[in-house]
Amino acid sequence: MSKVLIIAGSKSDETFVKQALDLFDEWGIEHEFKIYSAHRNLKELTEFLSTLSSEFKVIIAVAGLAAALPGVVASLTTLPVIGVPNAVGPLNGVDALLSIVQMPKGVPVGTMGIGNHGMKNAAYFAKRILDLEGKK
Ligand SMILES: Nc1c(C(=O)O)ncn1[C@@H]1O[C@H](COP(=O)(O)O)[C@@H](O)[C@H]1O
Repeated sequence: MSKVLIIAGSKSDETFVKQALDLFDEWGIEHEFKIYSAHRNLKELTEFLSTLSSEFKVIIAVAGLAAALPGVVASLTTLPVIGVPNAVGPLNGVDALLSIVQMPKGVPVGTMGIGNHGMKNAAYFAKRILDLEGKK
């Protein structure tokens, strides 16, 4: 069974993330939602990813403000990582977008747009990645 892992930087991102979780429920796609912050709990995040089950084929990483999380997740795994900027704080997600989108070469993050469409598109994009498996 192929699964999607969704990681958010804070519990305060949960309502935003739920939009993607609802789509996965609707499509019958297995998924797990975790909260880890690269800034606040890097050791725990690293340990969690180092023992990740091979059932997971794609990761969605969601964060607001100075969003290091998606890039750090991409550096700790070889799975495709989709990054979603959450529109929180005084810069309304532009800070998060810029933190996620401009990755150094070799550590890619597929970056979605700011806001609800970006969050939902992350789910659609993850589904397309899983669909590739069926086309092998
Ligand atoms: N950008 C990051 C990271 C990280 O990148 O590691 N960890 C938390 N955050 C973000 O900080 C915002 C405020 O978090 P709090 O509400 O917990 O203060 C959230 O949107 C979270 O994703």
